[in-house]
Amino acid sequence: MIRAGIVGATGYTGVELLRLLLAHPRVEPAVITSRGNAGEPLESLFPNLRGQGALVFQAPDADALGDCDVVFFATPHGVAHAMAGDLLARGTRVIDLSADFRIKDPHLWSRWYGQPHGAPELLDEAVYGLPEIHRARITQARLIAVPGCYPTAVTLGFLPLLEQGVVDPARLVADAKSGVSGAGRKAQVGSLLCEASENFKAYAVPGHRHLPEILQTLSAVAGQSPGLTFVPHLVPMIRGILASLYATLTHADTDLQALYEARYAGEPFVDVLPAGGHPETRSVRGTNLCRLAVHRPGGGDTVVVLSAIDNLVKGASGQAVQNMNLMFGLPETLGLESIAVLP
Ligand SMILES: NC(=O)C1=CN([C@@H]2O[C@H](COP(=O)(O)OP(=O)(O)OC[C@H]3O[C@@H](n4cnc5c(N)ncnc54)[C@H](OP(=O)(O)O)[C@@H]3O)[C@@H](O)[C@H]2O)C=CC1
Ligand SMILES: CC(=O)N[C@@H](CCC(=O)OP(=O)(O)O)C(=O)O
Repeated sequence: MIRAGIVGATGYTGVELLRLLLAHPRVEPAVITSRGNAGEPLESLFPNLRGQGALVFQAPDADALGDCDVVFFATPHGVAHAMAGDLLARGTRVIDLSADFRIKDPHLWSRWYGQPHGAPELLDEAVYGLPEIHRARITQARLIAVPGCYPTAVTLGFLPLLEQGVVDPARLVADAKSGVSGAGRKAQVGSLLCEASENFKAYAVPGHRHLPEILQTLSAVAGQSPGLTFVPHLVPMIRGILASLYATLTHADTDLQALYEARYAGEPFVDVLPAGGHPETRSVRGTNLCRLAVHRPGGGDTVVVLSAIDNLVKGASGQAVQNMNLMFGLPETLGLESIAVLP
């Protein structure tokens, strides 16, 4: 069994990860951390997980975590910077759900995250954990940077168009909507019921920290720096992201449906809907799937791609487990076979 530790197991991505790992046939969740709830049994915070073993939250401790085969960080930015190096030196693999190792340029990271980069020496070996692009490297990695939730939805949506060079990379638009769990479980006014329900708003239009992350990946795919307008929105639901993506077709004879079906034919967690489809957030809720549909309204030169994920699963914890499976030589889908929850 793989002994796993989760730093930040009281947060939304942390407890979702724990839920997945408890059901995983090859993993034993061994250490779950909380600073404020150390000593509390798991079920006292999460009664849905009652009966799943005798786990007790403990303070993040390098010795206990260093006994694990793999440690996941489901923590705010900066925590993995401080602890990952020590764990790697002890032979523990690290899968970071935060943004600490996603951006390869430490100066760029500092500008967007407002703090110095705490572990630039680890950036070279960190692998961006999007299996649909980096599967071979993930299998060899010791340190994974799990992509952000918006970047997962947006990148998988644009990928086939940019790989094949059939759209103008200078004119991409991503109009993305997220549920409130994307902001995490920590107390903040914007996540209160009276603020977030019965409301729909855009935010961070001048610049969101996911923009440089998306551009880093799309630049490598397109072979040039794309022009992307990224507008995130908060919608009054708990889970899910729907990204509506727009691009201008430069190769009018492209069979877009065939392009998407061929690109994702072997991908267990990307589901291209039949022509004319409209993916919904509820059709991926609780699953590790990204569901895509590609349209060309009126047969014109605008391509519309719709991309739906569960931000807590394919956007974070499920993708982390997918990476772990690859790193440990397990079937990529192990423990991730769940079917969407309705409603
Ligand atoms: N929510 C989402 O949809 C997504 C989130 N992410 C990223 O994943 C990470 C976790 O997000 P999320 O679960 O939403 O966040 P939450 O706010 O829900 O949880 C954060 C967790 O981190 C712990 N924590 C906070 N500070 C520290 C610290 N200094 N040292 C150790 N543990 C700490 C908290 O536990 P305690 O206070 O009990 O110690 C808590 O369990 C973030 O980096 C986020 O950006 C990525 C993709 C999607
Ligand atoms: C709805 C909401 O607030 N979403 C968050 C993004 C999710 C997240 O946690 O960001 P990382 O993927 O970088 O870790 C935000 O816009 O800041």
